[in-house]
Amino acid sequence: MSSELTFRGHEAQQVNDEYSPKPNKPWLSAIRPIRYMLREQRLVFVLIGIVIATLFFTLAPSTTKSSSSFSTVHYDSHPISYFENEPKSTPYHQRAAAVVHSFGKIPLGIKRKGLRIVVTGGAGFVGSHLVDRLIARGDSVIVVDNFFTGRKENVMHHFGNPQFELIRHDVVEPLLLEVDQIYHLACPASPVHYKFNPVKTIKTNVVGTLNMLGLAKRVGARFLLTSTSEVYGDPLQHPQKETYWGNVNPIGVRSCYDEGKRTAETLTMDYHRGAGVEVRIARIFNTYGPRMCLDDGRVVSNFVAQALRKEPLTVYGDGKQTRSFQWRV
Ligand SMILES: O=c1ccn([C@@H]2O[C@H](COP(=O)(O)OP(=O)(O)O[C@H]3OC[C@@H](O)[C@H](O)[C@H]3O)[C@@H](O)[C@H]2O)c(=O)[nH]1
Repeated sequence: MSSELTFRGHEAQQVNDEYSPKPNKPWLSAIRPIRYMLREQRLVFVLIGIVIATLFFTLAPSTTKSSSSFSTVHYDSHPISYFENEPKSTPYHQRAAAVVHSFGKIPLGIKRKGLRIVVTGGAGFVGSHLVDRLIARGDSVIVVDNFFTGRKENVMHHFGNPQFELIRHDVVEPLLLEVDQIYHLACPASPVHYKFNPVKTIKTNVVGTLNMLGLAKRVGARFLLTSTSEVYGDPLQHPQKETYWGNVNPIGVRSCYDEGKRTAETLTMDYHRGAGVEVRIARIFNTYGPRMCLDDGRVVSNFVAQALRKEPLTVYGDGKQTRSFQWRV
């Protein structure tokens, strides 16, 4: 038996290494995730997840709303109550942010829009009580005072409140502020004080009122002048009606105040008639109450101070004078 080596190299070998890609099926890649979703009710779970997330994001903010320390319902009556449940150390800008945050949640129409108000003489006895009321009802107040008879202590409890600003300024000098309303109270009211520098008193009433009326006209603000029962002078009618024009001595020791306030009233009405400024005039009678200076010089504080010191009460003249008194808080 012979063995035979046979060369088979020349034989064509069956070569099968040619690349043959699978036929392209684009619809298959699109259908694959759908088939995946449909398998084992995955789609149902996805839908349930979407519903739960939607419910959470819809309801979660309103839950936070009612559980926060937010007492915006007190906004009109007591804005400070926003911060009642907050630690006292919370910086004001953070508390202010809380207020802004809270405001966004009040349905439109419920909240009263706060006004920007300037109160001249706002650090005084009457002015500071007015400032308290305005801030309590939600307005932003700028107090302008030269501290001749006003005192910082009367408004110190508002320091740090973003609704409150204090400017040391004499209304005899012009001032430009963007405000909605002007309450013009700046002027010493006690006879002792306004007689101290009569020229300054009449200047305050005339030039000061002119400046504030000019401001009211310029910015379109409503203007209130606090006038006085003294515009009736030594009245011949009792009690005095608003229609009564008074009986005023133009050259007496009280004239700086009486005539000053009468001129202030005249200017107020002329700005109203001539420039269309919306105005109010309040003729305030003899006031007394908390924050009145002990050395105010008016009859009530004099009598109280004398009684406390167990001194005799000083009655000027024949003691037959009559006055209308107003308790101011
Ligand atoms: O110690 C006193 C102080 C005052 N009086 C008398 O009490 C009366 C009231 O005097 P006041 O000093 O309290 O002040 P008046 O009432 O004259 O004016 C005051 O009240 C009205 C406001 O409009 C004025 O702004 C304010 O000056 C006066 O007749 C005065 O002579 C006293 O008898 N004793």
